[in-house]
Amino acid sequence: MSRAAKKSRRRPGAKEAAKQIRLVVAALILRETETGREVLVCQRRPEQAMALKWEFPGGKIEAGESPEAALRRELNEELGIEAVIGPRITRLRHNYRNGGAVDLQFFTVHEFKGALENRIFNDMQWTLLPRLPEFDFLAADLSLIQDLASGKLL
Ligand SMILES: Nc1nc2c([nH]c(=O)n2[C@@H]2O[C@H](COP(=O)(O)OP(=O)(O)OP(=O)(O)O)[C@@H](O)[C@H]2O)c(=O)[nH]1
Repeated sequence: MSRAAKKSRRRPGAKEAAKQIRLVVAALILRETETGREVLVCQRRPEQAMALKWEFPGGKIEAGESPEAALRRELNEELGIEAVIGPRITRLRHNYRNGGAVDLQFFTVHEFKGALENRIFNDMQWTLLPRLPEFDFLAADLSLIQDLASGKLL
């Protein structure tokens, strides 16, 4: 076998694997209050990559899962709720500086069963949409944060 053929049959190494796109789903869990509409934001733990950054709850889609099923599973694992997944409001791609890429789909959640419980985050807070830019969000989320804060989405 030629060297080129051997190379093309090689299994992906760590470098290639790191460049694979991670398919991720996340939730905008919303509630109406007297002062306006609020969304739930969550902070990553100090020992995680991108430590202490804020994000929306969610995670990676597993093989064979629909985005909605993945999000229901993640919200159950992370927050202990049974969520009703609403419409998808946006999808975006981001290339992180370390070479990793994410494909993010965001869904709204207006209804869930069970009491919200912080099972994995450093912190979790409800915030009014215009105050979202006060949180130090993951880079991939920044355009969405601007759109939500300015009332362009939702
Ligand atoms: N849940 C969530 N993940 C996000 C958001 N924005 C964003 O870039 N991500 C990225 O999407 C991936 C979600 O993966 P995950 O929740 O299953 O696992 P993780 O944070 O431990 O990351 P890792 O397993 O890739 O190291 C992470 O790499 C995270 O940085 C967001 O708003 N919510």
